[in-house]
Amino acid sequence: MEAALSLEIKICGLSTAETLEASLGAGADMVGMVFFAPSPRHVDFATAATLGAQARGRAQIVALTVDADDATLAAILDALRPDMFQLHGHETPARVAAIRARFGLPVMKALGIASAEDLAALAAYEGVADRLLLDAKPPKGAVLPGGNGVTFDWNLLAGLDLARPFMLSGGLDPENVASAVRLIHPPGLDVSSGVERGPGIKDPSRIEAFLRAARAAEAEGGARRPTGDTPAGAKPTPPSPARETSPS
Ligand SMILES: O=C(O)c1ccccc1NCC(=O)[C@H](O)[C@H](O)COP(=O)(O)O
Repeated sequence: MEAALSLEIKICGLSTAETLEASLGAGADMVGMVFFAPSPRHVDFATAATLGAQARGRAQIVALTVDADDATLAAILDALRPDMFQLHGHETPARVAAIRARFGLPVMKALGIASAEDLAALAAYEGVADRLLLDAKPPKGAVLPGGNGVTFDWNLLAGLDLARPFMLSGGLDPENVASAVRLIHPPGLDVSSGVERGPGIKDPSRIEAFLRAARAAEAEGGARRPTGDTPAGAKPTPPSPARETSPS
């Protein structure tokens, strides 16, 4: 019998019904909505409510926030009813734990990776976050802390052994995703600008191409099953303790 495929793929920064439908139809496991006003992908609460209703039960719904306070998180929870929060700011491990405890939702913490030293920071978050999202650091002077279409040296993750599932992120696109899957064998992938035709404008054909290329690489044996996963909608269990060239 063929092994079930398990690579989790998240399309982030969706803001229209059409591109959300393209993502769901092409088999995205997670769909992300950005709540960060300076972003071209920012969604208001009314739009979020509509998109949430469209996606519910078809993929995990992820609400991306940046150093949001509790009142903002509560308002997002009300409007979107996400399955998970993605924290993409400077949230400390204590803040991650507090959000998780207060809102009863799984939390994915995004961390920027540029050097081997950055990997040391992962340990502090492994015990408090349900998942980690390993992203490129923003370029100097960037307005956005993520969604910048830049890669980092994927080789830094060779041999990485985390207690929590992680998503590889940063500068992925339909052209380079198979190489990333073959090299890193990540449990999950996250993409935003690589499936756009312009800032904040998702392209259904690139979304489909991304999912197709990632799944094909996975089928060749390039991905591994997530560990310690939290199912969609489930109350979280306490965790144990500017596009660049593809890295070689
Ligand atoms: O996408 C945004 O606009 C954004 C704004 C503020 C914080 C994070 C943001 N995106 C983070 C993501 O989850 C992206 O998918 C991730 O950084 C990868 O982005 P990309 O390199 O564009 O694929």
